[in-house]
Amino acid sequence: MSNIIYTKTDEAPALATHSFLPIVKAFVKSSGINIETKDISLAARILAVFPDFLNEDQKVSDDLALLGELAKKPEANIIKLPNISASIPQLKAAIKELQSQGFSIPNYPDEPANDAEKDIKSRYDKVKGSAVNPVLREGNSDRRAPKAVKNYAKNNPHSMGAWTKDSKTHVATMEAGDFAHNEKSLTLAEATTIKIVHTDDNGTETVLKDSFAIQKGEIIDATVMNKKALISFFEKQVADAKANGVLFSLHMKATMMKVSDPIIFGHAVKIFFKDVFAKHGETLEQIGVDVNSGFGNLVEKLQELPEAKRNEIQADIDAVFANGPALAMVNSDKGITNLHVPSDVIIDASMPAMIRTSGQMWNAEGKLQDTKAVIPDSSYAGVYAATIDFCKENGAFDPTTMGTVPNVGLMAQKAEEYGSHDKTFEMASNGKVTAIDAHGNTLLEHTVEEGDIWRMCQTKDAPIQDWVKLAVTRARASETPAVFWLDENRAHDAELIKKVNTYLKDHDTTGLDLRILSPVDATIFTCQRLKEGLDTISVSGNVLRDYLTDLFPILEVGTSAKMLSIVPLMNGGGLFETGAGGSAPKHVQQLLEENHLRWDSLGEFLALAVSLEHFSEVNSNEKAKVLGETLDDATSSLLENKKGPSRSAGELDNRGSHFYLAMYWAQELAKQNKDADLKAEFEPIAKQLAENEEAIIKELTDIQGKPVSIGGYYEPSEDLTNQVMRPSATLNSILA
Ligand SMILES: NC(=O)C1=CN([C@@H]2O[C@H](COP(=O)(O)OP(=O)(O)OC[C@H]3O[C@@H](n4cnc5c(N)ncnc54)[C@H](OP(=O)(O)O)[C@@H]3O)[C@@H](O)[C@H]2O)C=CC1
Ligand SMILES: O=C(O)CCC(=O)C(=O)O
Ligand SMILES: [Mg+2]
Repeated sequence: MSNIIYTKTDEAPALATHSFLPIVKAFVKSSGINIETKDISLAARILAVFPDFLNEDQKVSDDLALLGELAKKPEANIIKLPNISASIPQLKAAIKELQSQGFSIPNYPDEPANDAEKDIKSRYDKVKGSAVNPVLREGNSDRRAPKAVKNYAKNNPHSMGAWTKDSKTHVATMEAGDFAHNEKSLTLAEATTIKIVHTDDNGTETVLKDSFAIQKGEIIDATVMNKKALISFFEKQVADAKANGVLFSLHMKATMMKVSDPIIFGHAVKIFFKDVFAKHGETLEQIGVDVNSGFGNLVEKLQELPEAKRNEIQADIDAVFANGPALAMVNSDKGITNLHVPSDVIIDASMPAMIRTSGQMWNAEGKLQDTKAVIPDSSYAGVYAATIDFCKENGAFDPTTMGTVPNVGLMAQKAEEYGSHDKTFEMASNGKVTAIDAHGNTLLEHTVEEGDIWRMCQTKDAPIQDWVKLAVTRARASETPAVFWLDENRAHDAELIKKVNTYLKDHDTTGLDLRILSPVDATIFTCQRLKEGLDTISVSGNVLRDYLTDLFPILEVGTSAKMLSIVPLMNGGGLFETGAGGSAPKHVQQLLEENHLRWDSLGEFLALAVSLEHFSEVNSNEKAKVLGETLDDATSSLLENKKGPSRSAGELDNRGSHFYLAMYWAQELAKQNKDADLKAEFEPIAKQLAENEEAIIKELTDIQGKPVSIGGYYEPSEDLTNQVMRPSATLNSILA
């Protein structure tokens, strides 16, 4: 019999697991359902790649690799919580913490000097960025806000900042020289291998990537971001932000686009602080400042300089702040800017948060201000521009009346840009880059200059077929129009459109409203319907899947944490993601400071219910079905009774919310008549939980308001975390 795999991850979701998993285990134990935990936290993934540096008792298994294999098998049933996709600063912080705990792992070698260091760096690079999701996502994604969640938002609308026509907020994106404008694409008629070669102006060839397999029917694209065009774009935007009195803010996806986007981020830092680099470039180089890790890296490295020099550079930095445009802030109290750390501002979450807040971000005084949202590559920037224009014209969306936008996203087998990092290269010199097939034919070629970023993407045929099928199935099941967000004028999309038109013929589409619209037209169409209270399914590629499943949920229900996020795996298994958002690092900070965790596990409740349903089908286990159905009912009660976590200490938090979920779940199990054993088992438990409600909530509230310690950030102590996350002796004894 198969197990349900529960992932152990990082930050807020991992804290929540300490409280919720014991409840789940207690509830499913008698039904023959085994729950197994697999550790894919950043700390565990680091330790897993350095067994040769660890003592025997410190070694850990490579759980991510195991799950990656499992995801390809029909028996897979994985509940996937959000995990850290580490930027270099996060990776280094995790390494430091593990070292301080006695794990003698090596430092991250920024500039590896020998083969041993190159090996270390390549191991760390496997852990860096978005290294988990692409491995597990052996299926396409189906994300939507369930009815109960939508109704809750309609009856209890979250705050929405007003929009006015005179807002100065806008999106700035490149008009030439970027990935969008330089893209070339084709579909392979036969299977082949491809190698990627750079040839410099003297004819010297360098193999950037040795032959790798390409399947028949696979779409490949290649494109290049021109460094000179990028730099002049940044210069123009910095000047324009200053001239127009708006905040300068940069929105990238340095986690999933882990090779290209940190480089682009670095250029933005260098241009924003141009005068500092012009004057002190050599010194900064000497102390090893790595702009791709953000302005924060410069600030940190300055500490290594003698005081006089440090003060001189600091004065020039201050001059940039005084004379340049205002910079959007991540934390104005602590002086953390938008350019400090590449993973602090992640476009999928940052742009919707801004749109929800009247198009404003925080300035250095801690006040909201109109913003220039800089999104260098123009492939998808138009979606945000069109949404912003729509809000300027029509005012903010109204959560009490607006429709909903579910998404069917193409992401299986590392589709499109999000699988491109092993084929992304910063150019060492002028020349050309060529993708050459097994027969020596040139498939794609670009002229490049030193510093340009060239990349190639792959999209396999089977995932496309599966995606089209999923779109038709979803449109039919929800009786909702579905729009393929594809631009016939974009090289990659033109190839995809051909396949969509072919594969749609494999399905009965009579009576369905299926359209293909460019991303900008799709945005306008969808926003108009959204405003009128109408639903529209977005059927999109991988990047837009990511963007749209934060954008619309954040506008509709306040957070993407409340999304049902299913990945039907192509080989029959199920991957159930818990919401569509991240791991909310600032929630950990609040827990440590005032012992209040405002993380909302709703996405986890929804994921567990579908996982149980899947389990019941695969294993013909009727009890699992009853557990899943009653859990869904309990989740609805939780919403109706407003037992989600609050923002402030002293009120109901994540742990209290878990208690209510348990109580409602037990009550539903006691109430149902499909399974007599479960009924008999849970009647007394429901009673005990209800009778002790007041005492338990008191225990869960009294502890709040004081700092706590969990003995680590990336690798907290199990014991301490359990103590903090399970503070109610009454609840624990009932569960036991
Ligand atoms: N599936 C995955 O594994 C994903 C992982 N990530 C990773 O997560 C980290 C943080 O990412 P970031 O982009 O900042 O996005 P987050 O979604 O973690 O945070 C953005 C904000 O959304 C709100 N929020 C999100 N989830 C919840 C929740 N469950 N309960 C309550 N509020 C919530 C909070 O806003 P507020 O407090 O203002 O209400 C939060 O500060 C990064 O390391 C990133 O790589 C990101 C996306 C997906
Ligand atoms: O894997 C990641 O880094 C983020 C994933 C994400 O944001 C998403 O899938 O919505
Ligand atoms: Mg996302």
